This record gives sequence, structure tokens and C-alpha cells, in this order.
Amino acid sequence: MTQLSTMECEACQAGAPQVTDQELAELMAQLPDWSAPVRDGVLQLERVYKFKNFKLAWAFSNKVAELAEAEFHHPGILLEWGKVTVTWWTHAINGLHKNDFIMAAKTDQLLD
Ligand SMILES: C[C@H](O)[C@H](O)[C@H]1CNC2=NC(N)=NC(=O)C2=N1
Repeated sequence: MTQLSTMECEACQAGAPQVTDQELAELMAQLPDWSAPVRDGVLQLERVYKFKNFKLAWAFSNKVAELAEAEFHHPGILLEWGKVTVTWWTHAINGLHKNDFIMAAKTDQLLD
């Protein structure tokens, strides 16, 4: 199976299909540290990263922001003391696209 983190996002416009329930199950199995909450009716991917202090959390959140801009696919990023919560979903389709799973895997790689 191709590693999600090695894939590239595809251009995604309104009308693109959201992942199916089966795809969701298969993709979530590749992202064991992530959850799939529904917020305001929108299915999202979310992970809380823990750090020893604010400065380390801040540095990581900057890396996430740089990754997002490079891929032109942007998450929610909540920066707190010792914590960064990253939330991915596709605004254009109000739900989850494979791009969100690729970006979640790439986000995990920022820890390396
Ligand atoms: C205007 C629109 O937001 C842009 O085309 C891009 C930017 N980044 C994006 N990020 C995410 N997560 N979803 C989008 O639909 C999206 N669209």
C-alpha cells in the first residue's frame, strides 16, 4: 500500500466527492493517532500533539502552517501551552477528501 505521506494532494473543487464510509475506515486505519469528529455537521480529522512547553508547540505550529501553504491545503491549528490541535477537512466540499488524509500523514512526519 502506498504511504499516505508520500502522496500529493490533488486539486479539489466544490462538487468533488467526500470519502465513502469504506474509504474512511481504510484511511483511518493508516492514521491511528487521529480521530474523526463531526463539528457543525462537518466530518473532520483531528490530532492533539503534546509538547514540553509553549515555544516547542509554537515551532511545530509554524511547521504545520508552512506545510499547508506549500500544499495550498489548510488546517485548523489551535496553539496552546504544550499543545497543538490540528484539524483537517476540505472547505470546498464541507467534509473529508483524500487530501485531508494525505495532509494528516504529512503533518505527523513533521515530528521526525
Ligand atoms: C479559496 C479556497 O479556500 C482555496 O482554494 C483553498 C485553500 N485551502 C483550502 N484548505 C482546505 N482545507 N480546504 C479547501 O477547500 C481549501 N481551498
